[in-house]
Amino acid sequence: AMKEKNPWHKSGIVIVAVIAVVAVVALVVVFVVQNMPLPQKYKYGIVLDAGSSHTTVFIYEWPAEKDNNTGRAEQKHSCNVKPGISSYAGTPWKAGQSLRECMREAEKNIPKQRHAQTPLYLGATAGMRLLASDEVFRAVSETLQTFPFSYQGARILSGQEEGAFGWVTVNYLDDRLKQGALDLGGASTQISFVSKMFDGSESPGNSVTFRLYGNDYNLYTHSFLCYGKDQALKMALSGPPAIRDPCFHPEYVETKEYSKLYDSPCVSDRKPQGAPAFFQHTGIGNFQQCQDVVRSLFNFSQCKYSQCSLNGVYQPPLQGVFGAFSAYYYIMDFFNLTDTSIPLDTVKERIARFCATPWQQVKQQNPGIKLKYLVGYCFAGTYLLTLLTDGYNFTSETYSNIKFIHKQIKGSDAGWTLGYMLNLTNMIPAEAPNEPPLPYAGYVVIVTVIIILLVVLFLF
Ligand SMILES: Nc1nc2c(ncn2[C@@H]2O[C@H](COP(=O)(O)OP(=O)(O)OP(=O)(O)O)[C@@H](O)[C@H]2O)c(=O)[nH]1
Ligand SMILES: [Ca+2]
Repeated sequence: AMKEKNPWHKSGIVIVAVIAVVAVVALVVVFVVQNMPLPQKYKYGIVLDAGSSHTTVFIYEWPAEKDNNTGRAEQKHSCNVKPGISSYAGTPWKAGQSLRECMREAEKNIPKQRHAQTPLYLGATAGMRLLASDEVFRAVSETLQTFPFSYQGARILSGQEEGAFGWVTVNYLDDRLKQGALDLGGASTQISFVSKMFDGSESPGNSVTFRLYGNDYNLYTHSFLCYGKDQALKMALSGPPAIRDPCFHPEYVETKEYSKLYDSPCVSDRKPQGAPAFFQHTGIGNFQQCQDVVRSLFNFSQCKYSQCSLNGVYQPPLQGVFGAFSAYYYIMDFFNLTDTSIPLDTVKERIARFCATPWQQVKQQNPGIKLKYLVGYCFAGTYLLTLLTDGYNFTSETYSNIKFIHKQIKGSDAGWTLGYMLNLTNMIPAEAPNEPPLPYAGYVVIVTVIIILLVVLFLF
């Protein structure tokens, strides 16, 4: 018997195919939608960095859904107030007022429903260490309490904390490299790094221990009070009467007030008897001589440890790469020298040539630069180099281990504030994060391809 052609046979296959395709599409859609990352909800934290020359309000945010230690905190916003609260010694109430505008910005940047749970910290550094004014702190606290955040108090950080939290920040977003941290502030400067040669026993005061990404770290850290850029300049000026100053450009002449020069504890005991009210500050622009002046601020005569940096302070041998931020960055950025593959000798030559350039010419060549910064780059550049080489013992060979950085990956500023907040909110990641083996898109593609293959197989 002849086999009759079944008209349903062909269309049957078509129907099955259509149903199969619809089923696959539906499956993929359901599956993609179900697995879609949920719309992120964020938590927030605010840290005020009350530095010697500024107060900066930092807002951090991190995903609320994830476990405490896996969602990465990032800087969402920052707002800068100049001058710093330590400049309001005579008028403490103004210190509080000065923060209002940036705090209002913080209110706008954080969703209202999160305000009450958002911790607010103020940490002050070298400027307040030198000033130590209870009135300024009281005024600032009062102002901060009028905002709708969860105020956690204002305090002065120790030098160790300032150095250690700077190190945490630098290493937080980059969990592979363990880099040291170099911070050059206005009133103090910090160096922090991990060294095989350091277990804390030789100088316990320089030791801080951390657990980060599954490893324990014994961190060496030291803060040099008065060795920030601005206080170091005061010390340099208050040496032997600086009538002809090698750290300022030729043709630079300025009448300055003696009392302003001696207004800080870093130099107050150097004030000469019967000093005149004013003095003429005249530049001669000589890098070598300026470097000698800077060296005279460092005491190398005594060291009761196996080795020291300056002023008899213990320092283990340098190890690894270093992130150098704050004024380190501002200065080298101005000189176009943030690239440390440029040999140290070339760096010196460039700064020396800049110092020797007459002031009028410097001004003409740098029209966009604020004069208050421009006038200081000869000293600042010389100070930076001398601190790194004579102070911390960087050499022509190890100089390229320094990376001059401003922002961290993802745009967070390098500095102690992020590390400080992570520590106080228990968010310093003790263990390495557990990442899924595949990125989300790859996972969707692979699963889809497998389903299609299975369907095709099934059809045939
Ligand atoms: N050239 C330049 N200098 C800057 C800039 N911003 C700040 N500075 C100066 O760089 C120095 C260091 O600044 P910061 O790191 O903010 O210091 P700080 O936090 O106020 O001081 P500390 O309390 O000692 O940490 C100070 O002398 C500032 O006046 C800038 O944009 N350009
Ligand atoms: Ca600082």
